[in-house]
Amino acid sequence: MLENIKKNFTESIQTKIAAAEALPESIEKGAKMMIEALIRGNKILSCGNGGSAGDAQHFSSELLNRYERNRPSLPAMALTTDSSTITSIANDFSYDEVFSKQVKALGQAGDILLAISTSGNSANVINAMQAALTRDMTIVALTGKDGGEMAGFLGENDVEIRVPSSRTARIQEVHLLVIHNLCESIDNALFPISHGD
Ligand SMILES: O=C(CO)[C@@H](O)[C@H](O)[C@H](O)[C@H](O)COP(=O)(O)O
Ligand SMILES: [Zn+2]
Repeated sequence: MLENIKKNFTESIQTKIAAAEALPESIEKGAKMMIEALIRGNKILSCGNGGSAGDAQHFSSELLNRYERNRPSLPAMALTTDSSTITSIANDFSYDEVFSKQVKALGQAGDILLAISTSGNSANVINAMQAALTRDMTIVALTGKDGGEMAGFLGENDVEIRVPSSRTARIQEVHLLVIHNLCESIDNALFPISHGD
């Protein structure tokens, strides 16, 4: 057991080293998209399943409340939290539509969808991306493995941030680092630290 635990730490560190080479430009593109959307008065919707649902909420809470320092609230909403909406859509229609129906109702032109899936193959996340495109939103996709079907849905105004790993847990560990980089970039751009802070 101890050997396996140590191996997981090593694997996670190595994945982050590989990601530090592969991802900064795409993270910067995603951050700029978000900063421009927030300056325009648009919002960011986020979604994902399982651990990625937690990541979607982690991101929205850091925009709505705070990341590392106090500043005005920013408009973001995780589509993973309203159990009445999610269970009724899954019950009456399909689990594949739990996010897309919310995007169709809440998404406005210029908004951003933060779509999170380690495999890139979660049907409800892919449907949310399709719904976002019909609303003239743009997409920041956090993926892993080979990008899955999600990779094929993205246009030049979107960005895919694909973690170079084939293991869901390792991919998720880097997704959280990506999310913190997005939050930090947004804060630094919109609320630069002034002298005396
Ligand atoms: O957190 C974990 C595994 O670390 C799981 O809950 C995992 O998120 C779930 O199996 C998801 O359904 C996987 O979906 P996806 O990342 O392929 O879109
Ligand atoms: Zn997990």
